[in-house]
Amino acid sequence: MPETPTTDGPTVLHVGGASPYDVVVGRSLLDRLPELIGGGVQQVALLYAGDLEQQAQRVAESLIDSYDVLALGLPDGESAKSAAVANDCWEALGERNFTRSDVVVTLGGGATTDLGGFVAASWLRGVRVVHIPTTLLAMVDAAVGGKTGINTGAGKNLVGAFHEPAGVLCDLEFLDTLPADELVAGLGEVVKCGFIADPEILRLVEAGPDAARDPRSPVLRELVERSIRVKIDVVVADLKETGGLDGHPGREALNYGHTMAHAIERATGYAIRHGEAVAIGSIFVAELARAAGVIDDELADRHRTAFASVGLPVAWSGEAGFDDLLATMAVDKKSRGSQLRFVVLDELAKPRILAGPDEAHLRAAYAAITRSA
Ligand SMILES: NC(=O)c1ccc[n+]([C@@H]2O[C@H](COP(=O)([O-])OP(=O)(O)OC[C@H]3O[C@@H](n4cnc5c(N)ncnc54)[C@H](O)[C@@H]3O)[C@@H](O)[C@H]2O)c1
Ligand SMILES: O=C(O)C(=O)C[C@@H](O)[C@H](O)[C@H](O)COP(=O)(O)O
Ligand SMILES: [Zn+2]
Repeated sequence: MPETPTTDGPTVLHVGGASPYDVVVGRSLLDRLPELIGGGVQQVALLYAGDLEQQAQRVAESLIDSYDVLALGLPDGESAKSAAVANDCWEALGERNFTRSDVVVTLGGGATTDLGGFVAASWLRGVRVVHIPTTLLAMVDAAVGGKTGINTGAGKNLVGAFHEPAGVLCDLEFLDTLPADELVAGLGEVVKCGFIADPEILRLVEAGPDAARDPRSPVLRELVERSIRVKIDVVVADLKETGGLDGHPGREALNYGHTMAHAIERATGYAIRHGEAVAIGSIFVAELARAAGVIDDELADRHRTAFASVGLPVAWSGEAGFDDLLATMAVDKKSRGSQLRFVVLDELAKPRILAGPDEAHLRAAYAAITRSA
């Protein structure tokens, strides 16, 4: 399907590759869901964030005339991303004799799309899944690109699979009920996209932080579409994170700020929001790059101002201590053997890997993110 420009109507962003699909962005999009579910489907398993009972009811009602709908409410937020919850879903699918011609639909934030995507990836070794993200973060990031996963005691997203959706419906109307703090957390991934690939995102955020936080503003819609385009470009070039060309880290670029972010999330028992941790983690890698002489002061300082402009945290109170965080960072998927690897910027929108940084530089960067907390 050709890409259509931003208007009041829906924008269709096409994801190419071996299993192509569309990401539809707009308002009041539910009538497009059957088109993404596809033909020949008898059952739809609707896996939804338990908090979103009303929204789930609306989606179920839109499907009930055409499919047998199995609606499964999941625990709220990050607690859905566990082996126990995945097992509950597998048992429910088994009871219904859910076959390979049936489809999973997820409705919720990134925790729901990660868990639901993983259930779809693993059930019968893979059934179709359509994501309906309801948070800003899930729209711009989690629902697109096929990364799915759950957490283990050792850390975040350590079990999972690459399983691309059959379609993604980003209905901006869901953002009308999203608490302001959750919307701001989603901007953490948006600003990340600005640093790694699309500086126009930074310009828009810095010029209009209030518009960026307004779910009905054209600025937010442009930020959503630009961030999804960044993600699509990266995953089409390197779906399974095997590496990029000419020094570009490939899909690992999307992990900017995430090595420290995931360690902080685990240290807080997932009390901090992912997007907030990404803001702090991105400042950590900017400070690491500054300490290693990779980026200049202006670019390092811009990280603080850009994330702070929309109300994201730029420091951490540091209750876990550097050594604890370092131990968690060792199990990051970018690590190779005992060597830590971080995504840093050579310059704005030019990411690369910094492998095996000096411990003194890591400690300096940690001091910089805890200093002002
Ligand atoms: N797979 C990927 O590529 C990818 C990318 C980025 C993040 N993630 C994952 O996504 C998760 C974070 O996602 P998140 O920030 O969306 O958090 P979340 O899924 O935990 O949702 C945050 C909260 O918002 C509530 N909520 C959701 N939609 C709502 C709405 N429309 N109105 C009112 N409340 C609503 C949820 O019930 C929850 O309490 C993390 O686990 C992160 O690791 C995955
Ligand atoms: O899609 C990707 O690739 C990303 O890295 C996007 C991240 O924003 C996201 O948080 C992802 O879940 C992190 O993946 P992980 O492999 O570090 O667990
Ligand atoms: Zn992320």
